[in-house]
Amino acid sequence: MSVEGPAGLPPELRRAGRCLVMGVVNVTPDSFSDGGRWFTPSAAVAHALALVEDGADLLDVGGESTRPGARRVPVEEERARVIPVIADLARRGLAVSVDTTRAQIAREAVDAGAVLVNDVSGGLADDAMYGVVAQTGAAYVAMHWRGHADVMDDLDRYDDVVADVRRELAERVADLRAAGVRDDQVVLDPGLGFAKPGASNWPLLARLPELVADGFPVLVGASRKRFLGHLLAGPTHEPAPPLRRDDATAAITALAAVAGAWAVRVHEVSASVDAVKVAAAWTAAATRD
Ligand SMILES: Nc1nc2ncc(COP(=O)(O)O)nc2c(=O)[nH]1
Repeated sequence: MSVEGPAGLPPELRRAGRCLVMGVVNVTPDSFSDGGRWFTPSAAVAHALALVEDGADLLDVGGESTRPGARRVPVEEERARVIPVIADLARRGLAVSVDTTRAQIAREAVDAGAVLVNDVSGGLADDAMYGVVAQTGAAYVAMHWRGHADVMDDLDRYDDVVADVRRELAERVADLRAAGVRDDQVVLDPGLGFAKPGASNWPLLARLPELVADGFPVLVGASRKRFLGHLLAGPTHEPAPPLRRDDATAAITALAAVAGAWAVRVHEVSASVDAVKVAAAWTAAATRD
């Protein structure tokens, strides 16, 4: 089952008829799994082009690590990291999103050619964000979030994590509508690993159809996250390191695609491109009379 993507995206992406693969381009020195590897604009662009070669449909360019405990990056630093990369990739005709919680950076990124604003805070970190999204008409990912990296792990209290996340995302949608953002601009994201350090992530994946049924495209970002490290821990109970989590990430891509996810956000693109193909063949066979 595939859903139409948000307005503002190129038609071939909006109506792809399959789960899209968003490649992660972290222009940061400290992201949890690939921090520092693409820290210069030229290295980040080269990495993004390699992800496109591997089949990425979208490139998500971020300049501020969101890993637990990360310190905030000044806006000038975030700007210097992401805008040159976004402008370069957009000039090449590539579909680019900006991973930021700052309205100013979102505006500048859209002006530089970004087609989607990927806001892990769902607008809670910057009151001006919804106005920028409304004015620009850009596609917008509202992710479920309860606080910045320095506090989020203490906010993992839910009665029913799926119901609670859906309710809190519905509150974001109401606020987006009140700010003049059209429903067809909006993508929702359960925010795996954000205020969900542990077992809370699995019900959100297992019950993904409930989020999909709310009627908005759903983006899933499980790639290399801590809960996968714990799942793959060895006999010493030491979590598997981030670079050992890509196979599990691809498995989640296949299951999320079958469950109706609009897109997945991953670091290792080619395995997820193959996983989406498996899911499409599987679903087609299951729905054939
Ligand atoms: N929409 C969305 N954006 C995100 N950005 C960063 C990270 C975590 O940081 P990383 O870039 O190091 O994986 N996770 C998400 C996510 O789950 N969803």
